[in-house]
Amino acid sequence: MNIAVVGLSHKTAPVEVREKLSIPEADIKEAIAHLCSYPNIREVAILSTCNRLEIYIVTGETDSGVREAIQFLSERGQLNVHKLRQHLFILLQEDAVMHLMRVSAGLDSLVLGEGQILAQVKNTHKLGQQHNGVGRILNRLLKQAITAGKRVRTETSIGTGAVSISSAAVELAQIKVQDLAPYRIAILGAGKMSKLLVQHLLSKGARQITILNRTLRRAEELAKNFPDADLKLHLISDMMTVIGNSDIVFTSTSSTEPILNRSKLEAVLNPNGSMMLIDIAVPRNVDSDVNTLTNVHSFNVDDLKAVVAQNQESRRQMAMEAEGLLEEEVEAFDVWWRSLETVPTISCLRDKIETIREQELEKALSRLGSEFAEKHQEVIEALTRGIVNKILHDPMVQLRAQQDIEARRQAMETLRLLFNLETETRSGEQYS
Ligand SMILES: NC(=O)c1ccc[n+]([C@@H]2O[C@H](COP(=O)([O-])OP(=O)(O)OC[C@H]3O[C@@H](n4cnc5c(N)ncnc54)[C@H](OP(=O)(O)O)[C@@H]3O)[C@@H](O)[C@H]2O)c1
Repeated sequence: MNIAVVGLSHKTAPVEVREKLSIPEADIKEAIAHLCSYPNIREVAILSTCNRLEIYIVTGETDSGVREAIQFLSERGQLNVHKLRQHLFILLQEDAVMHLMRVSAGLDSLVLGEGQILAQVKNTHKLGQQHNGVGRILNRLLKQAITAGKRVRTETSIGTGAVSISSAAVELAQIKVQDLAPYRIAILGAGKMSKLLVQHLLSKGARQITILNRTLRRAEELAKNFPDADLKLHLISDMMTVIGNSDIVFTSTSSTEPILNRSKLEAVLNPNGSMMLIDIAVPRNVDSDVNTLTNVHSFNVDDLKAVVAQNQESRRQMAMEAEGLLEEEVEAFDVWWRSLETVPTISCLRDKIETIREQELEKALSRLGSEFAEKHQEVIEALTRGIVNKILHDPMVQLRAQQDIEARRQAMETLRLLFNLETETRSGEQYS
């Protein structure tokens, strides 16, 4: 079995491409089922965030498995394979393992060290299990990556400063206007990112904030986190009235279609005024046709790269600390992975010894007579099992713990020879 990841991220694809391929949570079940229906894909986990779509697979035939994952992406994004390939990265085995560890730790994020990605990796694990995409290997890999993400955040200072896409978006607004206090600010959406937007806006001095959401309840819940702030709450149906009276608009809903476009804005914009739009959603909430409006300054997640580049330098040192720690987690996964090779030999040896035990027990019991057998069968059975388990214990532990590949293979070969075992050793069989 082999691990591979096929994906695209803010490093390889612009938001226009990422949004075509993003998979909302409601579609994950179907996507996993589709990927699992390909002949060479045994396990699947899908990580879909605003900055990346990554498909982790376990496959017996790497080339074919990867080709199948690309075909899936091409069909889903309605992009031809040639066009898609220029935005894709493909990583195999140790590189795929290390990549997931880095992603989980926030080292591959647009905002280095941001915390949201760890929750997203946990969600990938949960959904992968729930929809039967994640099997033994990806289960272990995702757990190890989550451990790595947690360790990096608790054992290094990378997560300090509460960085996120939202904080970068607020920073961008502040760079443009300096003092946020006099500006009327609207936020579309009341989810996790909107909450962070409010938090950072308030900490940067914003005073006039309106939140618009499909459901008022969620907006009220968000507002409860900021009891001292005078937040205005509206239903999204009031959107155009509120936006017409706003100077800065942040959009961060999970809508899969644009919510704002040129014609809607034209209807409410003051011809003598100007507006700043910062869209942190993927798929984007703001149609690109707003770029043709001269009095609207529109930004999307990719425009945040310039802002975060300034922060990046100071975080790079912390990221280096984290890399060492990730090496340990990759090594831990690798030890487990290599131990899988021993599984067929161990189970074959166990089966053989168990057959011998049962046969010899039966013979002994029949010689002892039915009266004795009925009375003492349990004790004799436990005795034989105990002897077998004790004898097998040390060789099994030693075999699994053997780190040197050649030494381990030699030990397995010796076991197979001495016990006359018939096992398959091809990599494709190693985790049955
Ligand atoms: N989470 C992250 O780390 C992260 C980072 C960067 C960017 N983003 C992007 O930011 C956006 C929001 O993410 P989130 O994590 O804050 O999501 P979330 O916590 O799930 O909240 C989703 C928000 O979107 C609203 N919404 C969903 N579908 C909608 C529709 N069709 N029309 C209008 N509103 C709709 C929801 O309204 P209700 O309350 O009425 O359901 C809710 O306010 C997404 O595009 C995401 O890709 C997320």
